[in-house]
Amino acid sequence: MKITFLGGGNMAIALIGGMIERGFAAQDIQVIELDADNRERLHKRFGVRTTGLADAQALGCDVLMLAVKPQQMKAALAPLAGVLKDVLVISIAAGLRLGDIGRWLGSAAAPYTRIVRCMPNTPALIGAGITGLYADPSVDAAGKEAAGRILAAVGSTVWIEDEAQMDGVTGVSGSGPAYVFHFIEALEAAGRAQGFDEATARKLAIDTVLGAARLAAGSEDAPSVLREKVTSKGGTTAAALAHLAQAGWHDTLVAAVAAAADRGRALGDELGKD
Ligand SMILES: NC(=O)C1=CN([C@@H]2O[C@H](COP(=O)(O)OP(=O)(O)OC[C@H]3O[C@@H](n4cnc5c(N)ncnc54)[C@H](O)[C@@H]3O)[C@@H](O)[C@H]2O)C=CC1
Ligand SMILES: O=C(O)[C@@H]1CCC=N1
Repeated sequence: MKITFLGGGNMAIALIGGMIERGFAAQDIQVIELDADNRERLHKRFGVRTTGLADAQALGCDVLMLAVKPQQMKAALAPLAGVLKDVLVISIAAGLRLGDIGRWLGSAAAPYTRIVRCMPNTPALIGAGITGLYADPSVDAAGKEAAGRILAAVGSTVWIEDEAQMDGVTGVSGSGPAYVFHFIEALEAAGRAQGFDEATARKLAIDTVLGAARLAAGSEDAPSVLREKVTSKGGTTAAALAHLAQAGWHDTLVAAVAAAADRGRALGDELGKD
């Protein structure tokens, strides 16, 4: 399976790194990337072919991964309008809807439809991503299987039945690593405030998140039950959790995810107007 990335930034690096780590051959991967420094970095790091132009070799692929920013997509697809035939297109762009991408790749009268919209996240780089996928109803079983196989190489996958819910996936897991890193930053700062040096505070914070996530992933208990098992009556955890509850921490996170999902919808509305 020959795969070409359109856009070779942060997320393309995470996906390509994870794919190569899991046995995809570098010679089957190409990247169309405008920035010459990025091209050189990608070639040096992964040994993949890079090009500044969507040339015939790059477009002679089985799968085209759209990995430019949502705001860059329409311009990036303009040279491809009417060019693709049987290529499976996979978009990772937040917010952008299949109908709009299809129109840009084809025309309003005859939109391109062999498209899967997905939302991965950056832990893909170490094979620990989670990706939500939604396929245009016209994509056949082989196309869905190919998209699922690519994203499964970099972590777990979940198929979504309703395209509108892709913005929810973006809010929870696409942007999610940033919330977790922010949590780690705060826990590290808390450790520093308790007098630990930076390295010790960081290790205490990261290993706590890692251990708790692994425990939650492997346990039959719900996270709430695991939380209760840490929380002794009248003990230290109860004191901390009472503080978090008073600060509205749980509701703040729920509202933050809703803000991310809303932003995804707004991007789709704004950019899909053209
Ligand atoms: N960063 C993340 O955690 C995630 C990002 N996404 C989505 O992935 C997409 C890419 O995001 P990032 O990698 O973070 O952005 P980025 O800005 O790091 O990468 C985009 C790359 O596309 C290149 N580019 C722009 N226009 C181009 C064109 N016409 N032809 C070829 N290359 C072009 C840029 O030079 C840049 O290297 C976005 O649509 C975003 O919504 C999805 C899931 C997670
Ligand atoms: O911040 C963003 O818009 C992208 C989509 C999900 C993660 N990063």
